[in-house]
Amino acid sequence: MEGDRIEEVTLVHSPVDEISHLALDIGGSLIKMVYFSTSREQPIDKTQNNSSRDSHGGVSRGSKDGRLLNGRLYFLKFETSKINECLDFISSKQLHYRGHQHCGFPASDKNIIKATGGGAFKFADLFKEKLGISLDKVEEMSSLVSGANFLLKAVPSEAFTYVNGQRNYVQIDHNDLYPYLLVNIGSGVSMIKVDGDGKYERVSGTSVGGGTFWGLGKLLTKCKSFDDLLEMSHQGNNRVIDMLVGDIYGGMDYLKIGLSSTAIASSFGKAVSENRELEEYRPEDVARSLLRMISNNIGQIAYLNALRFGLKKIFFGGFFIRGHAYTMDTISVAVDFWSKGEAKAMFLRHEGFLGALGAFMNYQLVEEFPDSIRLMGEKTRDPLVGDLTDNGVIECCVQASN
Ligand SMILES: Nc1ncnc2c1ncn2[C@@H]1O[C@H](COP(=O)(O)OP(=O)(O)OP(=O)(O)O)[C@@H](O)[C@H]1O
Ligand SMILES: CC(C)(CO)[C@@H](O)C(=O)NCCC(=O)O
Repeated sequence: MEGDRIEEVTLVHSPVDEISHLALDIGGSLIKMVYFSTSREQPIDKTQNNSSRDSHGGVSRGSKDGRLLNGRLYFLKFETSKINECLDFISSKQLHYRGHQHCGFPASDKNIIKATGGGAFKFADLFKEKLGISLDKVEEMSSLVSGANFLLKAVPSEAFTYVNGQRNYVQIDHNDLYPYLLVNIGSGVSMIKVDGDGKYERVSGTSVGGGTFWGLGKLLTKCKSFDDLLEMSHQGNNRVIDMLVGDIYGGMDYLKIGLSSTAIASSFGKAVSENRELEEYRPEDVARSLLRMISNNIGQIAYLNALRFGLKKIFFGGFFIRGHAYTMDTISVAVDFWSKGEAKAMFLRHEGFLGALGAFMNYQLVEEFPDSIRLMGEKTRDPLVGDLTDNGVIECCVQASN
């Protein structure tokens, strides 16, 4: 577990915080958790002349559509294989009890929490037995889509391209967002054509995804954590193991079919002829080749699906990416190469939390106001550095109907 990180985040809590609306995305590798909390310690924004404290301390402002509440959205993750740590966390913070009737939200049933991902089925009995919690299941693809639509519409500077080591933030035109392809790279990969709010179709998928990178990487490099594997890949050189076009063509390009001498002709192909044992390769180089192989493959399949449906925008999410430069660069180059510059790979700052946010959005509080939660991380920090590739917390404003 990322226990130390979780403590960092939870220390931000004060004992008098009002917590409400916990949502979970229980995936094959990771459990993602999102919950909202208002804080009594929170300073009132004096510039808002119609502000007032609600009875629970969160700032609330009346509006003709409902109530605006300032607070924090907390984002945490746990390893699914250590689900007990997640259960202990919920139990120790009493996340399933606290604040359900508070914060000015419509009351939600005590001990029922929204949950998506396969684990909402697999672990339903465990949640019931250990915590007395019933999981209200939200369909996984629909959660990913509502999470992505919400982020793209409500969060400024959410999406960015990654070209030549440079992030370029994309202004989303709300009237020109659809259709797009959402590629969620979790343990496995889902590719979803999104045509509007609640309008989507899962058009493809591949089992060669984040779980493959982490699983093969663990076996081949003996590294102990995903972050170590990523760090290793950063230090490595894939040319040691990958067979390049130049290796086959005597150092020459094969421009007739658009391949430079440095293009990979065969991932891991050099390992065949060299007769070296695994131990004779640097783990860094192995990690690099592996990351390149998987990112390239996903980029290529994504492009083919975009082509299939004439989609120009491809958004990549899921915790495989982790804001990692080399991963994003490889995916971007693959999409650019195959589409001859026609399609664009874009990444999301809250990449890993689409499903959990989607499940959170499923609470009735946002039913009438689908775009009404505004994440305002920029109030407290530079939005351009405020990625959520790990646990984190962001200031936000929630509109609740009551
Ligand atoms: N700390 C971590 N521990 C394990 N995997 C991690 C970690 N950080 C990033 N990853 C990567 O993220 C992937 C899981 O991503 P994500 O949480 O989006 O999917 P998931 O919901 O678990 O999977 P699925 O949707 O297929 O059930 C892992 O397979 C791994 O590649
Ligand atoms: C099975 C899910 C949807 C579970 O999240 C995911 O792991 C996935 O999309 N896997 C790829 C399966 C396939 O389409 O081949």
